[in-house]
Amino acid sequence: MDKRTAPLTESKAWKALQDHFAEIRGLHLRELFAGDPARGEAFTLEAAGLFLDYSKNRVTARTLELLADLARERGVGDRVEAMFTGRRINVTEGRAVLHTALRAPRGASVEVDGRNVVPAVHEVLDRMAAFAGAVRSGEWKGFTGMPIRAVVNIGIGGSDLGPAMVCEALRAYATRDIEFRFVSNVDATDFCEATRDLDPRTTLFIVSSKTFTTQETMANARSARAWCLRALEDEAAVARHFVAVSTDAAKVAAFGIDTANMFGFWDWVGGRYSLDSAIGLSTMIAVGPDRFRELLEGFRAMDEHFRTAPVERNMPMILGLLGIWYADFFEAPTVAVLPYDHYLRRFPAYLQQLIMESNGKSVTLDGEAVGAPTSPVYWGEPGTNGQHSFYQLIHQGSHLIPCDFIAFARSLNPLDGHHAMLLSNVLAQAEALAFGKTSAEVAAEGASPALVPHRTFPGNRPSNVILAERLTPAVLGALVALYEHMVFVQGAVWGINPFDQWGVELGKELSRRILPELEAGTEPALAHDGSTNALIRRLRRLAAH
Ligand SMILES: O=P(O)(O)OC[C@H]1O[C@H](O)[C@H](O)[C@@H](O)[C@@H]1O
Repeated sequence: MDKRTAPLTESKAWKALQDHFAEIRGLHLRELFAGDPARGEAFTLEAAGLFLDYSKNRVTARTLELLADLARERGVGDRVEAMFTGRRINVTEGRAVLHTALRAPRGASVEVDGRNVVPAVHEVLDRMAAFAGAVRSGEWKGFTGMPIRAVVNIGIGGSDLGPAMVCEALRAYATRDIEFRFVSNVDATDFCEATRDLDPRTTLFIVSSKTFTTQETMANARSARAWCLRALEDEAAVARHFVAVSTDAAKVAAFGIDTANMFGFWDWVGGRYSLDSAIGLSTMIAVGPDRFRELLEGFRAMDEHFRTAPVERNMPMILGLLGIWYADFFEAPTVAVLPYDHYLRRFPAYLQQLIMESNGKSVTLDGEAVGAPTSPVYWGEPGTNGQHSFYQLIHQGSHLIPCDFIAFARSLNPLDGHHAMLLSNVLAQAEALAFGKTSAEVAAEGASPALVPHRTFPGNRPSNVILAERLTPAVLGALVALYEHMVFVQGAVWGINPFDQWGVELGKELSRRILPELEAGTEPALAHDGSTNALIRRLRRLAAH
C-alpha cells in the first residue's frame, strides 16, 4: 500500500524551519517590533467578521513563509478539498468528514458516494425549526396540557459541550421563558441537581447521542424517564416529554422514544463537530430558528474563507501553523484560551474536546510515529477572572504558554464603564506578556535591588488577539469554525487523523469489566493489577458500612 504521509521531520520545509528556528529563537518581541513597527498592522487578518492580530508572535515574515511552505509540502490544501468534497478522509473509521455540509446553503450539492447530502440536512433543519417554534410558542404541550418551561439536554462529550457552550454564549439572544439545563455526568448528582426544582409536567428532555449507546447518556435518560413517569404515571407521557437526537433510529425506538420525535444526523458528522447539526436542537429552541440560521451563516462564511483564501491570508491556516511553530519548535506544552466575554465561559471546555480529542494522537495515518509533538493541552478561563488566578504563571513561570485572547468591541450588557475596563485589561495583558518589564526599568522605578528579579517581567510571551464587533450568532459560528479548521490544518501537517478517538475506548472497556466487580456479596475473582484489585476491595468494604 502506498504511504499516505511522508515523514514530517524529513520534509524540506521542516528542515528549513529547524534552521530558521535556531536563528530566531533568541529574538525578543521587543526587537521584532523595534525592527518593524508596522508589524502590528501587517500581521493581521480579517475574515467572516473576525479580526486576528498575530503580530505578537515570535515570528518574522520569513517564519510565516516557511510555515506556509510546510503547509503546501504537507498537502494541506488537497486535504481541505478532500474534506469539503466528501472523501472518506476519516480512514480508521471509513467515513467522510462533512460538518461543513451542515451549513451548506439550501440548493448546494455535497456528495457522499454519489448522493447529495444537503437536502437531508435542510429537511432536518426544517423539522427542528418547526419543533423549536412549537416549543417556544407553547403550541407543543406537555402530557397534562401545560407548555414547556424547561428543556434538559441529556448527552455527553460532543452531544453536550457544543450545545451547552452555545446556549451560554448566545444567552443574550435566548428566550427567558424557558430554562435550559445540561446533564452529562453519570454521577447522579448531575441529574438530581439539574431536575431538583423542575416540574415534570413542563419539562422536555432531549436525549442527544450520536450512537445512542453511550453509557452515561443512557443511564441519565433512563433516570429521566423514571422521574417523568413517577409524576405523570402514564407511559404515553414519554411521547410529549422526550425527543431524541441521534444517527441511530433503531436504538432510539428500542429505548422507547417514538422516531417521529427523533431528529437525525449522519456518521459523517463527528461528535465534537456536531453543534450545528440536530445536536443543536436545544440551541435552536433557546435562540429560535432565525438566530440558529445566523449561526450557520457564520460557520459558512469561515468555511468559504478557509477553502478559498491563500495560505498566507487564511485565518485558520495561520492560527494552525502558529500552533505548530510553538508545539513543535518551542515545544510549548500548552495553549491558554482566554475569552474576555463572560458569555464565552464554556468556550475553553468546548475547545478542549474539539482540539484535544481530535489531535491528541501520536501516530500518522500509516500508523507510524509522528516524529514531533502533536496537540498541546488547551485550557483557559474567562478574563478577567483568570488574571487573578493563574496569569502569574503565564507572566513569570518557567513554561512558554502561547495565549489566544478573544474580545468584542461592544458589550451585550453595557453597564457604566465595565466594558472599557474589560477591554483595557485584555490589551494590557497581551502587551505585558509580549514586552514585559526589564530589570533596568524595575530598578529605575526605585525597587530595592533584592526585589528587582522578582518584579521583572521577561516578556517575549506570544499571543493572538481575536476581535469582533459584538458577540452575535454569526460571529460565534465563525469563531467555532475557525478553531475547527485550525485543528484540521494541524492534523494535516502532522499527518494524523483528527476524526477518530480510539484513545477513549480502553477506559470504557475496563469500566464494563469493573462494574460487576464492585458489587460485592459473592467475591468474583479479581484479575487486575495489584493496585486496581486493592482499590476495588477497599471500595466494596467502604460501601458496605
Ligand atoms: O454522542 P454519543 O454517541 O453519545 O457520544 C458522546 C461522546 O462519547 C465518546 O466517548 C467520544 O469520545 C466523544 O467523541 C463523543 O462525543
